[in-house]
Amino acid sequence: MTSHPSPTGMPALDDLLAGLHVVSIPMRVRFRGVEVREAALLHGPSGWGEFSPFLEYQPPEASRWLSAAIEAAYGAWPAPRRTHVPVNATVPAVAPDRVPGVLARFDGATTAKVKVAERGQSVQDDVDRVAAVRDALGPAGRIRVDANGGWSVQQATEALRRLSAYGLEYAEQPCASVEELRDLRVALARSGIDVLVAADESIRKAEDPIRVARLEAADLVVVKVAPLGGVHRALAVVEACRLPAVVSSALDTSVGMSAGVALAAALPDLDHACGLGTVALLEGDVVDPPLEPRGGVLPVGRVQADESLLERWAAPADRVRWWRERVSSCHALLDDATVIP
Ligand SMILES: O=C(O)CCC(=O)c1ccccc1C(=O)O
Ligand SMILES: [Mg+2]
Repeated sequence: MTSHPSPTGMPALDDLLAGLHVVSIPMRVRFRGVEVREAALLHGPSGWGEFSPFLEYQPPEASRWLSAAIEAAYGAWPAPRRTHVPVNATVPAVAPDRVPGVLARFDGATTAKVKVAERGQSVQDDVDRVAAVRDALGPAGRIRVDANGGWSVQQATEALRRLSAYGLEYAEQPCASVEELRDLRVALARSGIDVLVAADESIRKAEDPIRVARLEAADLVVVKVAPLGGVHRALAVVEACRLPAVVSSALDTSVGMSAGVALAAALPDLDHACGLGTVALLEGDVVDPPLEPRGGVLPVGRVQADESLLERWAAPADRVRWWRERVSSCHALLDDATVIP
């Protein structure tokens, strides 16, 4: 496998490509416009890693996802502090009558994250969806909403005024920019709307992921392993932010999910369910059994991709070529210093 080892530990491109499998898995429910999820799985001396940046991401951003995959396949993850990690159900921007069916896929989850501010939908659609989730979970359930930056400060204030009637744990990325998040926190406090603000895109897509904390623009941070470049780097971001953290995923297969679980397991404090249950939104997976929640939790540990499942979900030849080229352009952007502990 390591025929051309680099002196500093960065695997050679040929080695990455030799251990590469590309899969294409339909989603059960359309999510952030994605109907088929493509992923490249890497096999290295430490095990399996996942490289699955969304298709529109360009190499500078996608190369961080490659660092995370290389850490998983060639490096080591930090020591776990727990054996299981609590996860939330993730509810896409579906009609209210589909809510019970979606929630049923997340066995034992008592926290749900609900997508809101979907393009083409209204605040009333969000209210109806959140009401259906509250109905299904009962008064003890926890509900958070995720707007993916879809609201202005004023829209967020109005929407959260209405949605807060259902009891919200927090609102994830209600507005797009760090400045807006900061202004929204002030506006919510002035209006007596008691909703915490969590930053997601402002962490994972930012040049400077710590800025959100410096500007006091969020009460919590959402951290994802792949866009931050690996478990160690994500852990360092959380430490630098000094805010409560929630680990989430990116519609990964169970291989990518296991890296998120490793991060959640390594955090000094974990007071929130993590967005690591989304394998349940995929029609298939590359690990048997899949890393899906049972009793509201996931087990901590490595997973193995299954040869027959890689075969079952193998992407068509033109897509395999596209992904191999993508790995190559991203690999070219990584310097040896960026690699593995
Ligand atoms: O956090 C969760 O519950 C699941 C993951 C999730 O919502 C997500 C998945 C893919 C891309 C973006 C997001 C997001 O948090 O915005
Ligand atoms: Mg989010």
